[in-house]
Amino acid sequence: MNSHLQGELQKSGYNLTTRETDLMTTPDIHAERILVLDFGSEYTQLIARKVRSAGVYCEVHPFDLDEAAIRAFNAKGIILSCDPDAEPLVADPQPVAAAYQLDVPLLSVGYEHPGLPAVARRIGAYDDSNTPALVENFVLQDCACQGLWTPANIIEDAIAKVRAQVGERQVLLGLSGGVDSSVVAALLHRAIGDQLTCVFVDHGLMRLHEGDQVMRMFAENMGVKVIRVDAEQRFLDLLKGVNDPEEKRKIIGRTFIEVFDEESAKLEGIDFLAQGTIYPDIIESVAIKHGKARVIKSHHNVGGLPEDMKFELVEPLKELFKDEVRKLGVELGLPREMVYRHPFPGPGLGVRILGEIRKEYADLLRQADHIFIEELRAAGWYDKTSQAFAVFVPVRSVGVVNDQRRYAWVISLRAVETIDFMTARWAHLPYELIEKVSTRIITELEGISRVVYDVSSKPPATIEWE
Ligand SMILES: Nc1ncnc2c1ncn2[C@@H]1O[C@H](COP(=O)(O)OP(=O)(O)OP(=O)(O)O)[C@@H](O)[C@H]1O
Repeated sequence: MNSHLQGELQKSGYNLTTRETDLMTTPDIHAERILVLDFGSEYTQLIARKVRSAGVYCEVHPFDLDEAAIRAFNAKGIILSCDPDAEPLVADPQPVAAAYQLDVPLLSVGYEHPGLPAVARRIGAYDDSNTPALVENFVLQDCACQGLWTPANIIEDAIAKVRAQVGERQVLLGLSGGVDSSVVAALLHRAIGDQLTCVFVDHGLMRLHEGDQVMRMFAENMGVKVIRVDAEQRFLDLLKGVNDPEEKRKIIGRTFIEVFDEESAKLEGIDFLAQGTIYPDIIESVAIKHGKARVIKSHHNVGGLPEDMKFELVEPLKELFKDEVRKLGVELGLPREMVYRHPFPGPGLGVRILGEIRKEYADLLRQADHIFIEELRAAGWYDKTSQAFAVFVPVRSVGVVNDQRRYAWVISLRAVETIDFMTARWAHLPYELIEKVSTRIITELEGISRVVYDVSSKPPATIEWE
């Protein structure tokens, strides 16, 4: 609502609540919208992200979205995202015909649809170097969108929605220190302040100083209510003697849920559970629907929270891609190093200690990993790799350090470059950098006698070792 109208309302004695003002002053960032119809192209999400980064809201739907839904979407423009190498998936061209009949600009990426009308434009495969610019041009010029979809506006919109949903009630959030839950915490804190309580479960498989950093950042600096649960011993006891990777994951996932449940049961008057669900988690995949999805290892989720929890969900990031979540994080004042941190698996170091997990191994691995990441950052390689970490290999190897024979453990360094984590190439780090890291690890950590570098790409190797 414009400030004039607001002023008039106030003069006439109508005092708006904060919630009403929020809802009315936030620009409608969903008003301009692009519909992306996915014909099974692997570039669909890249195209959608390009539309978003041009400042325009868009949604991805399967190509066979029904006609009524296409009309109801009320798009300013439609993008058909096709796979140039595959037979077109259009079994029934009717829905696309509906898209053609609408009086809005159409853009077909990757495939020439039969009977493409004059209103439509066709461009080549998405990986042509000029395609991203064409997508942006299509959205801003052909569809005449203004670009309201900006981090600042998204935050305003999310805050207004959260306030409207939650009112005066209380929200619980599992804070892992990862990007998604951290951004949710910062956003909800801004929206509802003390009505947010976070529970951070320290399972003892975090990186060096990670638990303290989470507490410093959220509890001390930002004043967020965070309950830290030190559950290291409990996890270690349950993991004792367990070697099988799947079994380890299950124990960690199950125990996480138990601990989280126990903590939340101690809190009173909580009605909502916040989650860092993001848009790629909920996009209905054409590739999967048509059995074309590549088979990948089950995701390293800590297990997620049980569905029968009595809470209503608050999911303020569910419209956003990961890169948008990061931009929001920076806009909300979270430090860049945290927001642009490499992904970290839910079971933490548990999947980077091969076989049985012991505290002694976790402590060595934490130190080795810290040295590796510190040197990567110092050499300017951290942002050039997508994921980098150390792995504890429980094999003893002979070494001689300071004239002393040492029979100690092996650390493997792993660094990969990837766009989508579906495939990845081992990072070609400079030898000097690997040498420096190796020397530091072997001289600084008594329990390590040998460092190796993992030169396996994905596929066939996975990024994590377990
Ligand atoms: N150690 C933990 N303590 C509290 N909550 C956690 C912890 N680990 C995970 N969670 C919760 O479970 C959710 C899913 O965990 P998962 O490991 O799949 O992380 P994610 O989806 O990458 O999110 P994030 O970036 O927040 O870690 C997290 O977003 C968080 O809310």
